[in-house]
Amino acid sequence: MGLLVDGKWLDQWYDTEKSDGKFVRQNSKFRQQVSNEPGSEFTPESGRYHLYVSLACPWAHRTLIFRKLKSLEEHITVSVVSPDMLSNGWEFGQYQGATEDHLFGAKYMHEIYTKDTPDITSRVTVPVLWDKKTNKIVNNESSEIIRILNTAFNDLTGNQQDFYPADLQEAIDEINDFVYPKINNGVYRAGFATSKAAYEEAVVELFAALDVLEQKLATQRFLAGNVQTEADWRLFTTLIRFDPVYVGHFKCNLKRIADYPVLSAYMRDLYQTPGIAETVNFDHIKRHYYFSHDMINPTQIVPLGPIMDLDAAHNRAALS
Ligand SMILES: N[C@@H](CCC(=O)N[C@@H](CS)C(=O)NCC(=O)O)C(=O)O
Repeated sequence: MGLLVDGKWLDQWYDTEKSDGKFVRQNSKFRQQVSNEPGSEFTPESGRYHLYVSLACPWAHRTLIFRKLKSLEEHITVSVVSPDMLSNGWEFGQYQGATEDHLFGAKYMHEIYTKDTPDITSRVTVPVLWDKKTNKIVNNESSEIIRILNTAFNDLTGNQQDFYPADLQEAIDEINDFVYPKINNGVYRAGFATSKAAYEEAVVELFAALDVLEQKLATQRFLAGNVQTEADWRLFTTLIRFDPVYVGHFKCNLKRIADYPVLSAYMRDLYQTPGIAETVNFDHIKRHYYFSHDMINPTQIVPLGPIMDLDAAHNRAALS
């Protein structure tokens, strides 16, 4: 684990000393759009863009889900890093389910960042949306990449399904503003905390937020009402990792998702959406966290469980 400083890789863990033991996530650097607007550098074209992802990472997982839901598989290619993120950061390799770097044969993900900017100072995160035409990173912020995938390529694919429809945008933004800090990033705030106070604050907020959603989803099928939106998929990638990883590894253990009947069924409903199960790789998910964060789990032993039946009936169709 480390970062690039002036284009050189430095192996160092997050600095929580300056923030009373709190994990503070840094903002993503590349924030450009793909669009047909006049003057746009990045226009929607089949085969032009490439996604760099980890199957373990909840943020990257969002982009794989949108690639699937928006029929983009034949238009946007993908390279998958190994789940082991050690002293060289993300790397390509032999691990089952990972791939080589299909574009350059790079060994490490940090080489992709320095290809864009040789003297870059940045964390090296996934996902990355790469432009093969200009050899530039378009965007490395998952919440923006999924919006790009949601609309930019509609004319190419004919898939008009809208996960951020105009009439629900305000509601979706409000849900995201609740779910991101308390749940998506909340599990990391708990797991990467290096003080008891920072850990406890994050865990209490996390479970209070899950309790709120358990109530809300008892009477409606999805977060913004009766249609699936991006808010559901942003929550899903955290929920699906919760019992296998966050309960144990990140000490988010007041309850499991399995102890929330509504959230469990909601998670299965999303999981059973056509195409989604194949984007979920529990081997990469468990291996990444338990093996890579050796300051949290020095033995690097990956637990065997939990046993989950994600194909069980969700009985939520009647809510819509
Ligand atoms: N805000 C970014 C966060 C991406 C992110 O933090 N990804 C993690 C993997 S789960 C990563 O690559 N971490 C490496 C690091 O922080 O050095 C997004 O949503 O795309």
